[in-house]
Amino acid sequence: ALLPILNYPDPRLRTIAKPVKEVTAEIKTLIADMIETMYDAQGIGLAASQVDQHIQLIVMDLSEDKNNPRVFINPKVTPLVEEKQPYEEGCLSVPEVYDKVERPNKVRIEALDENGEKIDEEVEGLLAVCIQHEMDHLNGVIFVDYLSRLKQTRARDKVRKIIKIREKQD
Ligand SMILES: O=C(O)C[C@@H](Cc1ccccc1)C(=O)SCC(=O)c1ccccc1
Ligand SMILES: [Zn+2]
Repeated sequence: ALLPILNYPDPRLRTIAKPVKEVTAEIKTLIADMIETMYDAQGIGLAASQVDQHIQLIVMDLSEDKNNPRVFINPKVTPLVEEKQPYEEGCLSVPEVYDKVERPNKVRIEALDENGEKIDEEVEGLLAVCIQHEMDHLNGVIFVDYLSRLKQTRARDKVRKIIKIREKQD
């Protein structure tokens, strides 16, 4: 089922996500719903925090054909390089706002997959950028937090307008 995505600056987006103790049937349903919601919103990632479920769960799919969803449960990300590189990020919770954020572009991901199997990978490029962006969501951080106050104000105003337009369309 499609889930509503919280929009910036909704305070619920600032909630710290709790670890998943057991991958229950309910969580498997949430994973399926998050993947469906991510594709519908044309995203390449989605954190559970964005659909108001405050558990440490991320889904991502960077494939062309949108047919290779990845699931990361209780993820831990460790930078593998010192230097940071800028990348033009977006966010499904801050629609139509894109801006450069500097992040290490090679990281180690340790997590569990949807079957509770261990994941331990070194990734770089967009995958590294995206997983750090999603990890931020689980810690109540949104990419606009890295931008200037002026850009944050502009982002807030722009999201407010876009939501009004979307509500008229519905
Ligand atoms: O809000 C989210 O977490 C999803 C977000 C993930 C993300 C994309 C790009 C850089 C960092 C994090 C998105 O999917 S935004 C929409 C999108 O598909 C996209 C935007 C910019 C570059 C590449 C993809
Ligand atoms: Zn985001």
